[in-house]
Amino acid sequence: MTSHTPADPLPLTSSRAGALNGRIRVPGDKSMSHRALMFGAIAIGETTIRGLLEAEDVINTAKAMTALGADATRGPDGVWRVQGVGVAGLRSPAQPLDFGNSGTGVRLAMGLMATTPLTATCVGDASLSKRPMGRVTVPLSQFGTQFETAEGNRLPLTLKGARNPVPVTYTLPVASAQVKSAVLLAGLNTPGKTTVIEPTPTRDHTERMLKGFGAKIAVEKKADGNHITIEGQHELKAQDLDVPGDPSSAAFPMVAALITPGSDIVIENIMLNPTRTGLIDTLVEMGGNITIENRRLAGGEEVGDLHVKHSQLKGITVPAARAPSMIDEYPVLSVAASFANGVTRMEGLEELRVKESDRLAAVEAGLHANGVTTRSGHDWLEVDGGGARGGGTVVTHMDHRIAMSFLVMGLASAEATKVDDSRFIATSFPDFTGLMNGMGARLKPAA
Ligand SMILES: O=C(O)C1=C[C@@H](OP(=O)(O)O)[C@@H](O)[C@H](O)C1
Ligand SMILES: C=C(OP(=O)(O)O)C(=O)O
Repeated sequence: MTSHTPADPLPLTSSRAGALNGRIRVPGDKSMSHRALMFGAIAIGETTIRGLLEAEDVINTAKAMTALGADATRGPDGVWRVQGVGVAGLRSPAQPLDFGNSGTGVRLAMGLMATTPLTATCVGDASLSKRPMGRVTVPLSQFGTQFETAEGNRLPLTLKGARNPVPVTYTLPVASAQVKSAVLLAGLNTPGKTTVIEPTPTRDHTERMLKGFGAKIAVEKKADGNHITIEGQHELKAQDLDVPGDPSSAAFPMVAALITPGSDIVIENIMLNPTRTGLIDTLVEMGGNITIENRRLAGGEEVGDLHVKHSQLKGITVPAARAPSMIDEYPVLSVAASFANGVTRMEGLEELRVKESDRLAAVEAGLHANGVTTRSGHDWLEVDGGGARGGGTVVTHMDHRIAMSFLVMGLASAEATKVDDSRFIATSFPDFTGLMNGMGARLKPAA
């Protein structure tokens, strides 16, 4: 959290609403925003970024880039400018880098710093300090990077970048775009070729955006997955970037409109990269009335406007293969499932256990508190539909997506829902409450 964040929890309630209406825009994509700042930091020249997500996770990345010597500032025109220092130009920060609540921020920055001879300490909040960093320190150590970590490969950690890095070929043991990106970024300042083999495709913003910055990167589709190869020690060229709306943020008004009778909304300018659209596919398969209008290309990504109308959903089985393309959307899908006819089964959910909270456990507890029946295993969840009673208080565990999901539930449940703390919504979607209430929702501070 930042110095502006209130010190005490901010509970919020969400009461049954009438139809939601309006044309809205959600903030810029979080994954692209982190990357735009980081790649701008090591390019040659000034990178400009329009539509950057100005939320705590991304602001912490901007501060980290400035502390590493690449000034990242917001102009009075709302455009961010990053003065890049070159692929070998980052320097040791004077203070520990605080990544707050953000797994993407810290893991990608570790890769960015790994092959430059600097020393940096990385810290985060209580949630981030519980999350596994071994998935990144193990492959980065192969380049010659050294780490001192807290017990169990957690934060805080101190990284000593490799002076003479050696290139690495690494097969991802988990489907994680953060791990893939950390290894590729370490490859940028390493002589020779660094290859990541990705058995299951994950979001590919790093590959696309690095190509735009002029990196020597190639992706080959092979029988054992994507082979992504970076040839290191070539400079990147500063870019002018436009960040489209975040599909993971659009997920909340989208589900809100589907479950609230009479609703008819348009969410404009949403990024539709196919590695991110699993939730849209799933909701359409459940009977959701979602149409994509005005499809176009912007800044190397497909974008479009989502027209969403209230729909009676039906339960389906969501296959494990779809999980990487909707990994952050399962909490809000679980809320949609509680209003469907029949049972929704979600498989391949093991990564939910290591997000800002154990999201599988947090979702189940929130559903139970609001009268919804579920069954689960280590990596699966079944939600019984038929509508939520509401009336429960949800423990959010410092997790923005848990908070927003259960505020969406309250729009259509018989009784209001309450979340114990809404402060962490600011990590990804600062004006969530204003935007939802502007469409007709009734979110307010709990008495
Ligand atoms: O690379 C990224 O920008 C992200 C990757 C995903 O994490 P994992 O790589 O850990 O699955 C996702 O959950 C996160 O919100 C953003
Ligand atoms: C998992 C998330 O983010 P991160 O890993 O960057 O903390 C998220 O935003 O849902």
